[in-house]
Amino acid sequence: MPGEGTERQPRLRIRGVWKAYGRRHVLRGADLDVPAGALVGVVGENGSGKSTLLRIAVGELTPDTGTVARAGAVGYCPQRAVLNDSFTVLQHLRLFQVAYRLPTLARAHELINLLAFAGCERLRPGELSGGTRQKLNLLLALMHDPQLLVLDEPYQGFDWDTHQRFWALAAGLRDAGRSIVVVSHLLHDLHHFDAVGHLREGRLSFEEPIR
Ligand SMILES: Nc1ncnc2c1ncn2[C@@H]1O[C@H](COP(=O)(O)OP(=O)(O)OP(=O)(O)O)[C@@H](O)[C@H]1O
Repeated sequence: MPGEGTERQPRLRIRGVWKAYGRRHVLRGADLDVPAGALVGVVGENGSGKSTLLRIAVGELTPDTGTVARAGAVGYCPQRAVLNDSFTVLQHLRLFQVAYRLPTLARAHELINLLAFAGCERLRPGELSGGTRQKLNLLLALMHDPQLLVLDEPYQGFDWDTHQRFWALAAGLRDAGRSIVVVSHLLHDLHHFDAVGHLREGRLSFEEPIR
């Protein structure tokens, strides 16, 4: 299991989590450790329970049994962007600035430049392309520089250049000690991870421990 046998304390520890929707048992004893300074991938077939696991990881869903322990601030990028079309991009940033109690939007502006997303501040989500909406979704998860990042297919709709920028950003955050877990579908992205957990029959298995 990743994290065991290392000195790094996990920022996220999931133990023995079970979750059913009605009679459908999606998670059946899933375990996951994400230590500081680790970039961990979660892969699996459609419907294998990846989003369910991440929603449980951030506390949006309650497991039927099992435990979840988190340390530090959490940034969650859900699979489907939760944006409000009454607000412009800038108003979203202001809203989250208040929620996160940030003195400035300095980090948000850095991320806007990093994700090549400048010039959209006065637009509403409905006026943005799908990829640009996703950039906003990701930015809202990262703008408070959380210690634990939980990202559910964060690069859906990104063009190749932005896709590469995302991975450079993730690697930089990992190297700065953040803990990152990413749901991915893309085989050519697996080499970015320190460890890849395969979700099969409701359990996560790691072929190799975290590097
Ligand atoms: N709120 C819900 N109510 C009932 N069933 C649900 C609910 N959410 C998810 N499911 C079911 O649980 C299973 C796992 O869903 P989940 O979204 O976690 O899978 P996933 O691995 O993230 O899928 P994908 O790769 O398609 O995003 C699916 O069969 C799904 O239909």
